[in-house]
Amino acid sequence: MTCLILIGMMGAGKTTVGRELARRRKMRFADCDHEIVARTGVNIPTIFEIEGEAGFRRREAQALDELTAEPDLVLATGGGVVLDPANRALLAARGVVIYLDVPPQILWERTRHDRNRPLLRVENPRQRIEELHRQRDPLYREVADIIVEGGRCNPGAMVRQIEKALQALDKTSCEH
Ligand SMILES: Nc1ncnc2c1ncn2[C@@H]1O[C@H](COP(=O)(O)OP(=O)(O)O)[C@@H](O)[C@H]1O
Ligand SMILES: O=C(O)C1=C[C@@H](OP(=O)(O)O)[C@@H](O)[C@H](O)C1
Ligand SMILES: [Mg+2]
Repeated sequence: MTCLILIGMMGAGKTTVGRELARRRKMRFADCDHEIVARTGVNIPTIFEIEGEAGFRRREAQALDELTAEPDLVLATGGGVVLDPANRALLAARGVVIYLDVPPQILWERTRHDRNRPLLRVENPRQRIEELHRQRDPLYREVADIIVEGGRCNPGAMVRQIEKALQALDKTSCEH
C-alpha cells in the first residue's frame, strides 16, 4: 500500500482528516509538526522564536524526508511544506499527494482562536491567510494527485471524498 500525503493551508484539516483517513484504512498516521515537536521537546511557536522560520523549515524538510521513506503511512504535513522545491520533488516522488482545498474565509474561521500557528500571530491574520493562500495554492496544485474541496464538509465527508478519489486514481503502490 502506498503512502498518502495530505497538503494544504493551515486550518484545511490535514491533521484531523489525516488521522481519520489512517484509522479507516488501518494505516499508520504521522504528522510532520508532531514529529518536530517530539524531536525538539518544544512547541512550534517556540521553534519559530528560537530558530526563526528558516530553522523550522530545515527541521520540516528533514522530518518529511525521513517520514516519507516509510510505506503504509498517512502523513499530514504543515501548510508551508510546499515552499521548498526539494520538498515538492520529494512529495511527488514518494506518495499520493492529496490537496485539501479550503477557501480562505473558512481557514480563518477555523484558526482565528488558535495561538499555535506563529505565522498567524500578526495584526491582520485574515489578510495573512489570503496572502499565503494566493502564494501557495498554485504550489499545492502543482504537486497534487488528488484535489478534495473541503469548504463546508465535515472531516468524515472529506475522508469519503478522498477514498472515492483514491479508487478512481487506482494508484495503489509506492513502488512505481
Ligand atoms: N472538515 C472540517 N470541518 C470542520 N472543522 C474542521 C474540519 N477539519 C478540521 N477542522 C477543525 O479546524 C481546525 C484546524 O484543523 P487541523 O486538522 O489542525 O488543520 P491543519 O492540520 O490543516 O492545519 C481544528 O480545530 C479542527 O477541529
Ligand atoms: O503554513 C505554515 O507555514 C505552517 C503550518 C503549520 O501546520 P498546519 O498547516 O498543520 O497548521 C505549521 O507547520 C507551522 O505553523 C507553519
Ligand atoms: Mg496540522
